[in-house]
Amino acid sequence: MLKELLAYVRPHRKVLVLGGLLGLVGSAAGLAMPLLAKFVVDAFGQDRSMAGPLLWLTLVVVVGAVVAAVGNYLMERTGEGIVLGARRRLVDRMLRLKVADVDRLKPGDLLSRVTGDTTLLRAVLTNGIVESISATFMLVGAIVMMVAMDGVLLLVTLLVLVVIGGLVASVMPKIQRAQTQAQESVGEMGAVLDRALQAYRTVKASGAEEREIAVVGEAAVQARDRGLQVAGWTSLAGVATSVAVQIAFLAVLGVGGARVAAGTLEISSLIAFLLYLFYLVMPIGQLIQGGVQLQQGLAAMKRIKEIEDLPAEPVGAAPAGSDEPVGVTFDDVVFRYGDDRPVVHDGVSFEVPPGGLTALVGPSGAGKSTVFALLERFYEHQAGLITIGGRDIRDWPLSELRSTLGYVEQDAPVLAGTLRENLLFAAQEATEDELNRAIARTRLDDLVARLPEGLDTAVGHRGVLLSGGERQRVAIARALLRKPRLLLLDEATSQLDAVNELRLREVIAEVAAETTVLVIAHRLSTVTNADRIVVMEGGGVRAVGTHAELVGADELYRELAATQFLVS
Ligand SMILES: Nc1ncnc2c1ncn2[C@@H]1O[C@H](COP(=O)(O)OP(=O)(O)OP(=O)(O)O)[C@@H](O)[C@H]1O
Repeated sequence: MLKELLAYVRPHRKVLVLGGLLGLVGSAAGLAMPLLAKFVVDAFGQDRSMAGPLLWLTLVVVVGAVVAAVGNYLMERTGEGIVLGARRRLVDRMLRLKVADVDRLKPGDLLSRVTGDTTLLRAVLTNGIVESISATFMLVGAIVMMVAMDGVLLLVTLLVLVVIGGLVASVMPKIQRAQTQAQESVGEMGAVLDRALQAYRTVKASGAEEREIAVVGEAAVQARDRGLQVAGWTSLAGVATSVAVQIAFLAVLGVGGARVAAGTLEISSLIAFLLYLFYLVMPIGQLIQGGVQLQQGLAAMKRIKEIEDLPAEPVGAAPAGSDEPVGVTFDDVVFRYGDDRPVVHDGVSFEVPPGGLTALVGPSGAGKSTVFALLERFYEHQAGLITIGGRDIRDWPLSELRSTLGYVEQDAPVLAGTLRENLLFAAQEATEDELNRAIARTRLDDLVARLPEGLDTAVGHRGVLLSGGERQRVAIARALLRKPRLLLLDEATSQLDAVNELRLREVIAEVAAETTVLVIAHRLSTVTNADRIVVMEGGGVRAVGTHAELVGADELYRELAATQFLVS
């Protein structure tokens, strides 16, 4: 862990050393000031001109201040640089994670790792390190001076120091544990807040504001309590140190006094020794502070590493291949979402030839959306064979596989930004011509004409300024601009009005004339138009055929058609 922590500092070590040195020069200038002030006073007393000493004093003050300021700036700059590096690395990994891993994690907690935990690295890696090093120097320096003065007294002092060291060392793991928990609590608070904000309308409509406020408040209280634990242990370490120094003082006074009385020690040495003893207090305090900061840094590091150690997917721009439609086969596919989860696909087999419209239907929970998740390789199937274009999907390079597919989720997310950004999201290099064609095909031209700034109108957070039907068509246009060889369309279950439904049907039929379209259908209009329908139930495929065939041959389909498709 410590090594990982230092890895963040390595790129900045030169600036950090320079900043530390400048800080030392600043302090030295500060130390020189009393001496120069003495010269000024001397000059005053001896009736000499004060101009020279005053000039020197001014110069030292100004230079000292400037040097200290530059040193401080460099240190802060390094801190920002370290935080930037940590954030970049973490965000980079976060966006390359597997869908399966992200599904397990809480978005609010992930957010707090990028914003909060990276900030904590800053203190430990800049001030923490520099101050600990200078404190160590001071400590060693003082001890060396004490050795020179009296070995016996030093022995007494060291004995007490070892006791403090042991005490503080035993408290540090407790501080670290409490600190880790405190940071986890902050993450948990982010997660519950995120939950409330994501479902804001539902929270309002359910009159659940106060309950959610209480839940987030409780998480905040827990973060406070754990922060208090850290504060408690830290204070204990501080008190132990100061008591120990007092005891050392008394011990040295006792032993030293006896030795002075016996004539084996000069009284002036005893006084100097006692002064040095107090000189130890500051660096010890700084070291303890550095230790606490180190625990914070380690706890933050742990939370950052938890994400960075998750496997990343090889992502990136895929080569533009052919745009011929591809077929799909599922051959005895077995899949479950996790070892402790029920089997979702228990030997699913079906075949979709290239081109045309294929509808997946079946009761809720039959595993239809899961078919798409497997095709996109968001999850890996455990057994059986899935091919796209006759090639095992495990043999496709991931980015190439995904660039072959167009994917429209059920909730058809529209991202914050302009309409144009949303349309070009999956195909940055699409031309203006292609963009206009996609808009026309998805019947979005009316919308564009109506919007105050046309394509450059912002659509609001999660596209809230668009209607459900518009959002869906924006998502389809976005997928089409990718020129998919296979379009996966998870039809929204929300009701569309007659006009929107007609438009959607036309769009799907047009697209199916050019490419393979696999649609999870919730509407009769979609199924009756389909070239083939795959009926899924209870982890398998029950029947395949056209609407007319299935109505005659399959009982479940007849039932579904009679109820589900006609009513939704
Ligand atoms: N990410 C996931 N992690 C764990 N289980 C999941 C996940 N997604 C779906 N499931 C489970 O897998 C089963 C099949 O879900 P799937 O979404 O494929 O069904 P569906 O046929 O598309 O249903 P619907 O028509 O209601 O959307 C369900 O029991 C669901 O609880």
